Amino acid sequence: MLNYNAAAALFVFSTDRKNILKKENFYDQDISATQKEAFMVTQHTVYLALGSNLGDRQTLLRAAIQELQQIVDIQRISSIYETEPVGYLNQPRFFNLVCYGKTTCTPQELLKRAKAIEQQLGRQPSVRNGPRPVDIDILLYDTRILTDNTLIIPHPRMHERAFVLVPLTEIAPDVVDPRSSSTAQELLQSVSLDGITRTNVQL
Ligand SMILES: Nc1ncnc2c1ncn2[C@@H]1O[C@H](COP(=O)(O)OP(=O)(O)OP(=O)(O)O)[C@@H](O)[C@H]1O
Ligand SMILES: Nc1nc2c(c(=O)[nH]1)N=C(CO)CN2
Repeated sequence: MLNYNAAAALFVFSTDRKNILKKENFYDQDISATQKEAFMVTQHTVYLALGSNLGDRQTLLRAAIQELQQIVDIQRISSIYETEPVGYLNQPRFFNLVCYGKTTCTPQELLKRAKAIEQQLGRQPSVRNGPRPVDIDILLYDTRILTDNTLIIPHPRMHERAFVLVPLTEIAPDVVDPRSSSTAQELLQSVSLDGITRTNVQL
């Protein structure tokens, strides 16, 4: 691994001639804490599932993705699927999608930000599995297995939900659920695809 000086020197070398001259006076104290952090922060790969079944679902999912971009460098987004409600049946159909990207957030920070986005987009307290403008679930965080009072990763119900596994398999068929060691496409084989329709709705 490069030390700060070496990394910073490389950075300087890769820019213009004026900066190359600067290198001669380059000492450790020239690097701010922020620059050090920029060299050291770890990127984590996260998979998120989004759902919406209240209001203008397309606009709400678009807004949620835009907000998430502030904290996750989103690399891929699945199609939008229209899905029959699962769990609590007497509610409108959902739009569901899955995305993945890189973040420097810890799992708890990510959960906090996701919950804040849900609220910002109008989510009110409701029954479990009930209707909501936007729901954001953390499916996977690197290959971590984590269980605490407020957060379980991998998401404890992802393996049984076609509305998650279908879009997940579309964008990452080989991603592995570290709890079962099965890939997304393997998990998909164990669930019914009834009630899942791929749409042409664009974000
Ligand atoms: N992986 C996870 N992603 C998001 N929330 C989680 C996760 N694990 C645990 N939770 C907790 O679940 C709580 C309830 O979340 P939420 O209200 O979105 O549930 P739900 O959408 O009704 O049901 P489900 O969790 O089955 O999708 C959250 O406040 C959060 O603390
Ligand atoms: N089709 C569908 N059903 C659900 C969904 C969802 O996103 N899509 N979310 C739930 C609670 O998170 C409960 N039921």
